[in-house]
Order: sequence, then C-alpha cells, then structure tokens
Amino acid sequence: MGSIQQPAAPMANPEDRAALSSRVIPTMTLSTAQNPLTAPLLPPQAAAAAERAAARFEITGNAVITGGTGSLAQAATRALIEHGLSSVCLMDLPSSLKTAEHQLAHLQQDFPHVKVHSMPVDVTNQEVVEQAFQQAADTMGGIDILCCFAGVVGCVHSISATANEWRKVLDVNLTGSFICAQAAAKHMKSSGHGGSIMFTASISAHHVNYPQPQAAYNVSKIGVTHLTRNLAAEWAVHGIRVNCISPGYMDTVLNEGDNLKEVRSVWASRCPMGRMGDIEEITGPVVLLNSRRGGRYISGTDLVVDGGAMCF
Ligand SMILES: NC(=O)c1ccc[n+]([C@@H]2O[C@H](COP(=O)([O-])OP(=O)(O)OC[C@H]3O[C@@H](n4cnc5c(N)ncnc54)[C@H](O)[C@@H]3O)[C@@H](O)[C@H]2O)c1
Ligand SMILES: OC[C@@H](O)C(O)[C@H](O)CO
Repeated sequence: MGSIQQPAAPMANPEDRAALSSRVIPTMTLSTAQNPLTAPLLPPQAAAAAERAAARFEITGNAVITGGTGSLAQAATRALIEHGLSSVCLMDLPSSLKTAEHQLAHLQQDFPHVKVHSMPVDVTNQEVVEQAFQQAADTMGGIDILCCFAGVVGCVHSISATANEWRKVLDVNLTGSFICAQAAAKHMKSSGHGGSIMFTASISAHHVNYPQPQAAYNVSKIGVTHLTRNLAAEWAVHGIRVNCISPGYMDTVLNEGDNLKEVRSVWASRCPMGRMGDIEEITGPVVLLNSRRGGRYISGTDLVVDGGAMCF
C-alpha cells in the first residue's frame, strides 16, 4: 500500500494544521468527506452527515449515453462521472463522433479515473444497436444506466411536411429510444441488478411550441413520456426504473440554427424566468433520476426542467 503526505486542510485552525502537516496516512479508498485532500476538518457527526448526503446522490456502475456527443448529453455525462460513474459508453452517429474527437479527448483527460468509450451507432438501426449494447456490456462489465439523448428536430409546416420528414423524427426520437431501452433492459434484467433508464422528452410533449411549427417533434416527445410510463410499469419486476426529463428551451446547438435566431427571444419571453436554460441546469435532475439510492422510488415520472415555462 502506498502512502501520501496529508496537506493542510484549508479550514483547519493553525494547531490542527501543524498536526496534519506531520501526519502520513495510508492510501486507500476514501469518501469525499473523509479524504484529507478534499475535505475540511469536520467533527465526526458532520463528516458522517456529509457522507450520507453524498451517498444519497451517488451514481454507481456503468452507463450508455446515446446522442452522447450532444450538448445535453455531455453535461449529463460529466455530472454522472462527478457523482461516481465507473465507466461510460457514448454512442452517436459516426459524423458526430468525428466532429467531437477533441471534446471526447478532453472528457477523458478531465476524468482519467473513468474509462470513456465511444461507439458509432445509429439508434434507429436495431441490429446495430443490439450489437453495440452487447459490446458495451462486455467491455464495461455490464450496463447499469442508459440515458437516451439522441434526438433530431424538424421545424416544418404540417401542410407541406413529407411522410419521410415525419418518419425521420419519429424514428430517431421515439422508435430509437425504444430500441435502445429494450437493448439495455435485456442486459439489466440478465445481470439481476436491474438499472435505470432515462429518456429525454421535452416541454414539446406538454404544449404546442410557439412560434415554430414542429408537429412531428412534439408528437415524438409525448410518445416518449408515455413510453416512459409503459416501460416503468412493465420492467419494475426486473428492478429497472424508467423515467424521463422534459427540458424547456435550452441554450444548445440544437437551438442555434439560423432559422431559430429570431425566435430565441420569443422563447425567453414566454418563460417566467425570462431566459433559456443553461445545459448545466439539467444535471441535477439527471443525477437524481439515475442515482440508485436517491431515485430508488422514482419510476415512470417525467421531470420537467423548464424555468417554469409550462406555467404560462
Ligand atoms: N436543446 C433543447 O432545448 C432541448 C429541449 C428539450 C429536449 N431536448 C432533447 O434533448 C436531446 C438532446 O438535445 P441537444 O440539445 O443536446 O441536441 P444535440 O443536437 O446537441 O444532440 C443530439 C445528438 O443526437 C445525435 N443523433 C441524432 N440522430 C441520431 C441517430 N439516429 N442515432 C444516434 N445519435 C443521433 C446527434 O448526433 C447529436 O449528437 C434531444 O433528444 C432533444 O430533443 C433538447
Ligand atoms: O421544446 C423545446 C425543445 O424540445 C426544442 O429544442 C425546440 O422545440 C426546438 O425547436
């Protein structure tokens, strides 16, 4: 066993600091509250309370994240890792993985203790999805968490939308979510440990967006909320919880297109908080829903994260 010199804790008084600087402690796995590198000196009760608080939102095991290079997926991945995730497999379209090469390298650099895998996967292709989930489970040693972020939006008037445009949106957002959930659930069931599946719906599941027309998108997302309830009901017996988040208008690449420039201020004005959401603002809900302890009695729910937009 190696040893590390314990540094002075920032909040220690001078006497404690002197005592600490001369102590050598063995290297072992320490909780954040116990770890002298990160924790201030706490009385035992406070240390125990801090440990319980951290455990309440601990993330355990391995995760697959679809649409894994996207804005919301990246914020969620970082948060899951910060809360204890062991390894992660980011699945996305080959073109998106290529564009995100540097971004993924940074992610691995920022968290060297966690293995970051990436795999080219089109979530609409069932055969590819099943092979990819098998490979992810073999490589990581199982799948405990699935977060589905893969999604596309199409802003087209229904009077002229083609059936192919309609199908494309439904295929990725709704059918793709189902295909991935089923692939993950087979592994979660056979492991005997169950797991957590989280879809990404939208406030578009709850209202008709204004001013942009996007019927297919909105229908796909309300489908995701009901898929959530159905799978939660069917798979609770396997120890699998199924939930979704419904973000409001978030400040992401998805909402940056030239055709959306003018409507961004309309969206902000229709939110009680008067602004779009920051991607960081979905991370608390993602951690809660996927935490084995914190979220253990939550299933079939749709957590709306929209700055109050659905109040208007
Ligand atoms: N940004 C928002 O305001 C907002 C609000 C509500 C819901 N959402 C939903 O959140 C999710 C993520 O959105 P985002 O803003 O991060 O968008 P994003 O465009 O940054 O990410 C979407 C990702 O999905 C991937 N993808 C698309 N088609 C795919 C396919 N067939 N197979 C695999 N991957 C595919 C893309 O390559 C991309 O990496 C989407 O489902 C979106 O509908 C976003
Ligand atoms: O409803 C908000 C989002 O789902 C989405 O980003 C938006 O509708 C895209 O136009």
